[in-house]
Amino acid sequence: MATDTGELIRVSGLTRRYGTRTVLDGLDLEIAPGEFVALLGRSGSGKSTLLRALAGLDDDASGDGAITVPAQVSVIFQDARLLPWQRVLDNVVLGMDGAEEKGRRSLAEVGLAGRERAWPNELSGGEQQRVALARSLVREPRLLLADEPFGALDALTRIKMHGLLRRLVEQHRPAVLLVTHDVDEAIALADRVLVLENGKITAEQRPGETGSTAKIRAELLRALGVTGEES
Ligand SMILES: Nc1ncnc2c1ncn2[C@@H]1O[C@H](COP(=O)(O)OP(=O)(O)OP(=O)(O)O)[C@@H](O)[C@H]1O
Repeated sequence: MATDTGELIRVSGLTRRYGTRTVLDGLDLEIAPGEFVALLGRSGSGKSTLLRALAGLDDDASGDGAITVPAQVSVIFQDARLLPWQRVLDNVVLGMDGAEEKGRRSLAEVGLAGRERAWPNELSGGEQQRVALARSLVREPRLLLADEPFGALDALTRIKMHGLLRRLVEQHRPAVLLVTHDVDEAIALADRVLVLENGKITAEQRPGETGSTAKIRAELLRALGVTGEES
């Protein structure tokens, strides 16, 4: 099992604006090494903005605050974003020298041994997302940022991907920040589930530790502004 670096991920007083619209408003967040955190929030609440800030991909926003992240950060999105003119293995090890063997191992870990020389368009959506996962893991990230990574997949593939992600995270122990709309996905996967509202973290639940799943789900839905009748 990989050991973690002991590096705490820390966000303090993070503000992000698009024009005059303040999306993140003095947000504070800490993620422990190896911790799996899921982030829920209504559409437009700023989840992707926070993730992009952590990834250093937010040049289009203004603001301030301090962010401490490990050197190795990987990001996966809803779409796999593979290069269509590169074979699967080449996509996995893109920009890495002499990493073919590691790339093959990563592909085997995500269940795609034997598909190294396939082109991305020969793979299903779920398989392409597995390649994206392999491409992230081969870089041995200490923080994995995932923005709705299963949002475009059918329900069955989604469940399979949950199992795969959990297994890979247990093995490699990166810290994870998973942005999702799906309360049940968040509860199933994360050590800690956060709700983002009005630019700050407004609720926190720890599914593994206390309370029944039904109670945790109800608390999260309440924090998201979903009433009992709607849920
Ligand atoms: N590049 C941009 N320029 C201007 N406004 C933006 C930009 N990116 C995001 N926004 C605005 O910032 C707000 C937060 O967007 P963000 O994508 O972070 O929300 P989200 O919580 O991830 O939403 P969703 O769940 O719908 O994906 C939205 O109102 C959005 O319109």
